[in-house]
Amino acid sequence: MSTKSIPLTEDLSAYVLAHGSPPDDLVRELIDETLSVLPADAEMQIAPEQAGLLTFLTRLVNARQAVEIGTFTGLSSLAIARGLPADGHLTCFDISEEYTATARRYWARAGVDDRIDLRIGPAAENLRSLPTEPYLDLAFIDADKTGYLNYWTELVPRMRSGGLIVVDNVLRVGRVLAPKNAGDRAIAEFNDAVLKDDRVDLVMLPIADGLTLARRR
Ligand SMILES: C[S@@+](CC[C@H](N)C(=O)[O-])C[C@H]1O[C@@H](n2cnc3c(N)ncnc32)[C@H](O)[C@@H]1O
Repeated sequence: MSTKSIPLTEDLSAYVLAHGSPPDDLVRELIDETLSVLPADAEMQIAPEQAGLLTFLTRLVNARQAVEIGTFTGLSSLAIARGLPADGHLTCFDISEEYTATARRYWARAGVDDRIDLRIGPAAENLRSLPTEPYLDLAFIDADKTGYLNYWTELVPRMRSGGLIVVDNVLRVGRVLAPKNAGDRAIAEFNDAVLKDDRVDLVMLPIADGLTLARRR
């Protein structure tokens, strides 16, 4: 099979970034603050082009009800919340009060805090408290990698037909081809398992560290 995707040099990557709708000042500030206050953890934040894509996808599926697993300082949740209508709702799951305190500040500044409900604690347990009917339009998975399959199991039955699950870090910087740690193995297993799930249509995008889009049939 031929390879149609081209490798991105730094210049080309900058060109790609410069040719999508640019991040606004608030998003830039959140990225800068995360880098300066949490330099060791800032790499956990999604890429700015992924934030743009999340807002785009949220609008594309006309999402009103969304879930995010893995909030950190709030970039992905801000992106999803901004794509929701004023009466839309996003439930966020994270284990860290410290990280998410920053997220709360930026949600308020963006004027979307009234549509976000943050639940602190292990997502696997907290997800089970969500309604069990298929009511979700969009879900984003970006927390501990060994939990992904659990999150998938809880989320798929809750997605409405046509709803979208977006999964981050599915390439593990390329290590899915030769896993080196528990997180890599968990993602390699996750990628193989969801491929066999006939409840969804799948596309894996080589954006940032790899993003899987799963549309509920
Ligand atoms: C990769 S970061 C999320 C980045 C975020 N999506 C963003 O855009 O900045 C992963 C987050 O998952 C959280 N996390 C780790 N294990 C978790 C668990 N078992 N349940 C819920 N959240 C968890 C961490 O506290 C961290 O904030």
